[in-house]
Amino acid sequence: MASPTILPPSSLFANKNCLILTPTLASAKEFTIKYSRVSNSPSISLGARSSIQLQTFAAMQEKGTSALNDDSKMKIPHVLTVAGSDSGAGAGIQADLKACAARGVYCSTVITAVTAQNTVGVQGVSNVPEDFVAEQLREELLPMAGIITPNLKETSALLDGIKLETVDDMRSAARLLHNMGPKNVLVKGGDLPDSSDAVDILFDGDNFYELRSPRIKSRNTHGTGCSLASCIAAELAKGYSMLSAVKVAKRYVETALDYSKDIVIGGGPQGPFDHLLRLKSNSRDFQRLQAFNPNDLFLYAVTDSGMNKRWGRSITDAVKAAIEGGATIVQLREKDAETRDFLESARACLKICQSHGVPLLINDRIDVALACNADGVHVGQSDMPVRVARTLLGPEKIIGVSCKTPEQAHQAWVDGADYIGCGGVFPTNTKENNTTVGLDGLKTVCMASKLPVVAIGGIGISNARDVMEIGVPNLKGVAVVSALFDRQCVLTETRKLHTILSEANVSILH
Ligand SMILES: Cc1ncc(COP(=O)(O)OP(=O)(O)O)c(N)n1
Ligand SMILES: Cc1ncsc1CCOP(=O)(O)O
Ligand SMILES: [Mg+2]
Repeated sequence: MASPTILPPSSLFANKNCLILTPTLASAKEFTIKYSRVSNSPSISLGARSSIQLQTFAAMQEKGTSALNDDSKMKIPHVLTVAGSDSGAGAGIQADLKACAARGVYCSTVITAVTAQNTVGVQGVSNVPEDFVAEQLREELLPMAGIITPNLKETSALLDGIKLETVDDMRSAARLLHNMGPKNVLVKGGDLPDSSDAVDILFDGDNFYELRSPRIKSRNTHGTGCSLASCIAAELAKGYSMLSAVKVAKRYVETALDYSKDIVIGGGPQGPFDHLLRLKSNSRDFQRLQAFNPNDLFLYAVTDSGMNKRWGRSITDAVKAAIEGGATIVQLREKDAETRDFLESARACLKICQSHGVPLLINDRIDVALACNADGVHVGQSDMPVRVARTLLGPEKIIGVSCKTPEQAHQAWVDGADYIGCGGVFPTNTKENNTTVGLDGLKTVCMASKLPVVAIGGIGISNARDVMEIGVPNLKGVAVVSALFDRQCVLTETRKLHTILSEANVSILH
C-alpha cells in the first residue's frame, strides 16, 4: 500500500488544486474565512499544525490511496473543508459534510472553531488556537482561491463597507473582488432588496453570469451558504467546470430548501434544512423537481439545421455561440437530419451543454435522446404521446409538450410533462401551417396550466418584451429559432435577446 503524501505546512497552498473560499461573518466585528480545497488526487497536502487532524486525514488518505491504485475499485472525488463546527449541525463543517455526502463526494475536515448554537442563535464561539490552522489564512489565501462565494454583507465587509443595492452594484463588487486575486467570484444576492428571485453574479475575470433561482419562502435556511460552497467544491472535484459546478450547486440548494420548507427542527426563527433529501424521497414528482428547473426556460434556443447550413456554421458552433450568449436550455430540432448524423451531433452538443450546465433536449426523437442520454425531449401533439415518452425515458428526464389550448395544457400535466411550449404566438416562416394563438391565447394557456410555460413562434428582440409582459407567473421564457440562428452572429443576437429578457424580468418585478 502506498503511503499518503502529507506535505509540510509551507506547501499548503503551493499546488494547483482548486480552493473555495466562503467568508462567513462569525459576528458583526469578527470576520472568519472558511475554505475548501478540492482535489481528485490522493496526494492532498494539509498544512494545519493539528496532529489529531493530520492523523485522521492520513488514515483517510491511506484508504483513498489504496483504492486509487487498484483499477477495479471506484475513485471517489475528495474535498477538504476547513471550517467551524456548528453544534446545531445546520451550517459549518456539519453542513459541508452533509452537502458533500449528498453530492457523492468524500469530505475531510479541519475544524477552526467550535460554536455553541441552535436555531435561536449563537451562544458562544471558541476558536481553535491559531497555530492549529494554516498561518496563511487571509491575505495569502484569497489569491489562491478558485472561487470565493461571499453574500452581500460579506462582500461589503471585504470592500470597506460599500453599499450593495442592485444587481449592477453586485457586478461592480465582483470585479473589485476579482482584482484581489481569486479566479472566480460568486457574489450571492439572496439579501438583495426588491428581488423576487435569488440572483447571484458569477464573474470569471472575463464574463459575468447572472444566475437566478426562485426565492424559496422558508424558515429553514440556516447553512445555505456553507452548503452551496461545499456543493460547488463537490462538483469541481467530480471534474465539472466552474460554471456548471455553480449552477448545479445553486439548483441543489434550491431543491433542498424547497423540499425542507415544512420540516421542524428546533424552536428558533431560523432552522436547518435537510441535505440528504435525495435519499429520503423516491417519489416521481420529487425526482423530476430535481432534474428540471423551470427557470431554465428563460432563453430557450431551438436549432434549425437549414438555417445554420445557410450561414455556413456547424450545429456545434451554433450551440456553443448560443450558450455563450446566454441561452439557458437548448433543443436540437434537426428535421432533415439522418439518424446517424443527428445522433453524432447530439452527442457533440451534449458535451458542450454539459460543460456549461445547460440542459439539452431533443425534438421529436425519443430514440436519439435515449441513445445519447440527453436531458430530455420536446414533443408535439402529433408526436409520441407524453405518457409513452415518460415510460421510455423514466422519471428524471425532462419532457416538454406543445399546447395551444387549456385542455391540452391540462392533459400535459396529467401525462407527466415538465413544461409546455405554447405557440405559435406570432406568425413564423420556420414552421409551416402553424396556426397562431397570439398573446391572448398564450395568456389563456398559461393561466390554465399547472406547468411552467415557454412561448414560441415569431419571437425575437422586437417583441420578446411584449411576450414576457403578459405578466403571468408561470410564463418562464421564450423559445426562439430564426431570431438566433437565421442571423449572421448567433452570439450577438443571443446576448441582445438575453438583455431584453432580463430587463423585462426586472420591470415585471417592479
Ligand atoms: C419549446 C418548443 N415548443 C414548441 C415546439 C413545437 O413542437 P411540435 O409541435 O412538435 O413541432 P415541431 O417542432 O416538431 O415541428 C418546439 N419544438 N419547442
Ligand atoms: C417550432 C415551432 N413551434 C411553434 S412555432 C415554431 C417555430 C418557431 O420558430 P421561430 O422562432 O423562427 O419563429
Ligand atoms: Mg414535434
